[in-house]
Amino acid sequence: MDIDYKALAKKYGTPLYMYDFDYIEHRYNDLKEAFAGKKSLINYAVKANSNLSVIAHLAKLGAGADCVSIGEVRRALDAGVKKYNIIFSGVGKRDDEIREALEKDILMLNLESEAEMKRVEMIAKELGKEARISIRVNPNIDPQTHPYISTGLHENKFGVEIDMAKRMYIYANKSEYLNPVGIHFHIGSQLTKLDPIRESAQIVADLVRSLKAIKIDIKFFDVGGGIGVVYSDEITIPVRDYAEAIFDATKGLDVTLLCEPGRYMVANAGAFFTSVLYEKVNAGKRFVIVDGGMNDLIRPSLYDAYHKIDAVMVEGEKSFADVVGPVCESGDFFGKNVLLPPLQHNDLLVVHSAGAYGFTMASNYNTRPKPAEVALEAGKDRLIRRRESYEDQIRLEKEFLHRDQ
Ligand SMILES: Cc1ncc(COP(=O)(O)O)c(C=O)c1O
Ligand SMILES: N[C@@H](CCCC[NH3+])C(=O)O
Repeated sequence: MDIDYKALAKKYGTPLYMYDFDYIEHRYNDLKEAFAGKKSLINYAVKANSNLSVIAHLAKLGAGADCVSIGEVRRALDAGVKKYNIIFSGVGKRDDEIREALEKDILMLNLESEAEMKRVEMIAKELGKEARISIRVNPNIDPQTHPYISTGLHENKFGVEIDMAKRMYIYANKSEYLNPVGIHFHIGSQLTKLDPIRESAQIVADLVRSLKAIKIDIKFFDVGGGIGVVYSDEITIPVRDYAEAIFDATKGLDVTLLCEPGRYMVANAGAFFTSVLYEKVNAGKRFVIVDGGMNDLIRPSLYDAYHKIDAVMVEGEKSFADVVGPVCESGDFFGKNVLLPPLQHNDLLVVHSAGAYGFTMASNYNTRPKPAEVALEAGKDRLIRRRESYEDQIRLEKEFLHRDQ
């Protein structure tokens, strides 16, 4: 799709997030087709991009939601995701979150410790309900990704080891208030190698078989998210191979296959627009200073993540520059040594593949308002979140000002 970046920047201002909804649909359909012929559900990982309109767009296509807080569960329900298509994961669910999830009667709570299981049992008992649960298994497989986003090794805080999972299933199966319907693993994000996923799926499927042998029947086999995307020149996992690996691992099991892609659905559908404020050269080093900052898009600062940056409709001889924001941190950059033409005040830069973990990780650091978000669909653009104002930011503090006087 041809995107008129300049016109969008002019209409909505910068910094700005833009998401191509047609591309999101295309990604959803590709993955759905890869699972064709099997009982399956794609639970979009809301944490990647939790704008209500993005979730609603995927819900209309038939997606469920993978949530990591009760706030995300509420967003999914508000956006129109069916309650039986919602899963709630996370190592640290509070009592009030567990209670609300049980009251809202979502598909299942994905448990990450024995202590949590006991808490869920107690709350289900108080409510006189049976809690549908899955257990997140930590298969101790190296996903071969950035260490900050690896989750399937014993050194990571996520899930429980196989033996513990089995003990938990046996306990849950006997409990009046727990119904173990699912099993889950998620070994990391931005995965570009299939073997760690294949191996994990096999380990977890073997556990399902051993549970079946003791009459514990698992209905939902959840392979988590993690499918990597192209930011620069990565070779990613073809979704058909991904699905095949899961079919192979679960051969002979009568289960519904669930997956929880976040980044795969939205990363490449999104772009971040930022305008040039100034250029400067410090002792021979060129800096392009823009109006967006690490508070808007933190991935380069946090993970040293690469995002392709283009200057829109600017000609001239290119030279290397660091693209930096106005935030008072040396780590406030979008790109280092980026080849760019000479730039003027108000020239537009586009930071590509910013649809996942962009806005959702934005903050108000330096009292900077969060950017606006825009959707593009069938050639039309529309605002899906307005730019924050100063008033929005101080709303929860203002009433307390000067109360000490
Ligand atoms: C349990 C779980 N499911 C799904 C995801 C989504 O991951 P990704 O965006 O890499 O697909 C995550 C995040 O890593 C997660 O922790
Ligand atoms: N936020 C990370 C990924 C973490 C995924 C959630 N467990 C990123 O931007 O790549």
